[in-house]
Amino acid sequence: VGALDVERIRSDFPILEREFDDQQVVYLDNAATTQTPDPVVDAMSDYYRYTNSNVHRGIHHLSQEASEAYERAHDRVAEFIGAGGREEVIFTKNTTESENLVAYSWGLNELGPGDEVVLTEMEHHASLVTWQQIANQTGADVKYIRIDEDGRLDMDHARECITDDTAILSAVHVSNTLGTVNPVAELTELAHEHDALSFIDGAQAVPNRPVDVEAIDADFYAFSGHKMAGPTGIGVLYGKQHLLEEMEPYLYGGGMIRKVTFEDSTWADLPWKFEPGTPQIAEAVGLEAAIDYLEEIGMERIQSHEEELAEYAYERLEAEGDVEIYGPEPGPDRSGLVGFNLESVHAHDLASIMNDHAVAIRAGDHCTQPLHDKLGVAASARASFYVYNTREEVDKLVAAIDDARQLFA
Ligand SMILES: Cc1ncc(COP(=O)(O)O)c(CN[C@@H]2CONC2=O)c1O
Repeated sequence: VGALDVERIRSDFPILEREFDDQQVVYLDNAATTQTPDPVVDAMSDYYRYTNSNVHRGIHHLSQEASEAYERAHDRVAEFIGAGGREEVIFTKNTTESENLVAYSWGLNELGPGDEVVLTEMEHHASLVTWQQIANQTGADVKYIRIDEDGRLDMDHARECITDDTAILSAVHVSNTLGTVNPVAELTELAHEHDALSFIDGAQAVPNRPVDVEAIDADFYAFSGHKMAGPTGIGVLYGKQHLLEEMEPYLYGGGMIRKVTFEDSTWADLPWKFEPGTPQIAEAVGLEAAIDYLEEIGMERIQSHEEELAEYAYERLEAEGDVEIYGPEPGPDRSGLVGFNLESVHAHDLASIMNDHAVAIRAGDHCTQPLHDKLGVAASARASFYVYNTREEVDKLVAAIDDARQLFA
């Protein structure tokens, strides 16, 4: 697919010119949030400058324009992920809220004693805690598909876990801690063989690779704008239309109704039924601009770039001899991040020394505490890459690690 032009891309991100103690920042914390390119910032600024108005089609030009921009952003997202149309694209605050929407709107009404919710051991808290709590509230049981020593899902165990008692499977597409790419189409097929629903958490996948929700055949698919060069405050829940039609909203108010009387109310058409109140309009404009930006680069090109950086980082860290790397070896099963620990240095201390070198990585549990318990560590360090990162930045990461080793030797 050809290499992406990193230097030209970097010129769209002035934040990457920032210096701390005369050292240019090396931003390797993209799984936490990505940076925002000028075209996205400009699109949102221009919205506020020239189009700002409330939506739901007020009877004036500005409201018409704002409404069209907000509705069009749903169409753009549908096109980007291969959804059937705007009716299958709900705007939420983030991936976490997308998980909660289905857990409250579908889970509370459909789950009961005897039903099973199947998760994986590598789930982010957005999925794990949400479904764990809904199962507790409804008397349903939770089962976890095991991971093997390489951080891949044990698919034999998946076939054991997913049975006719399974009501829903909620699985992460790409682990934000291990980098593991899960076989989500195969998992979805397993769920469907047992008449169970499949909810795929795509927060670490949509920004980094082509995603076609209809090819995966997921019933629900969630992701966040801030992890894909877009703004915070906007996420997406994709849902198959027939399911969303059947689901009752769990957040009420204006904009999501059709008719209200003192006695009762009826609901608006999809997707508006699940979007109460004044929505995040500028963020929707920003999300559309982010999709345009990423697609101009090319999702296959982005995936290749990240996998090459992850492979280079993996090899350099492995060559250090005292770095434990979590997750699969470089290849199709590993996305653009590396989670690791340095034998002699706690992850938090390591990140602090990285920071002395203006190298921004994440250290902690990455909202996957049960996974860290399974790994036998309280915390891990994580370097995660995006379209503007370079091999030279990986070299700076490794040089800073060498410095940390000296300090703690
Ligand atoms: C796989 C995965 N699922 C869900 C979420 C939750 O997304 P929101 O916070 O947008 O709801 C994240 C966020 N990644 C986190 C955010 O900070 N560090 C991380 O690794 C994630 O990586």
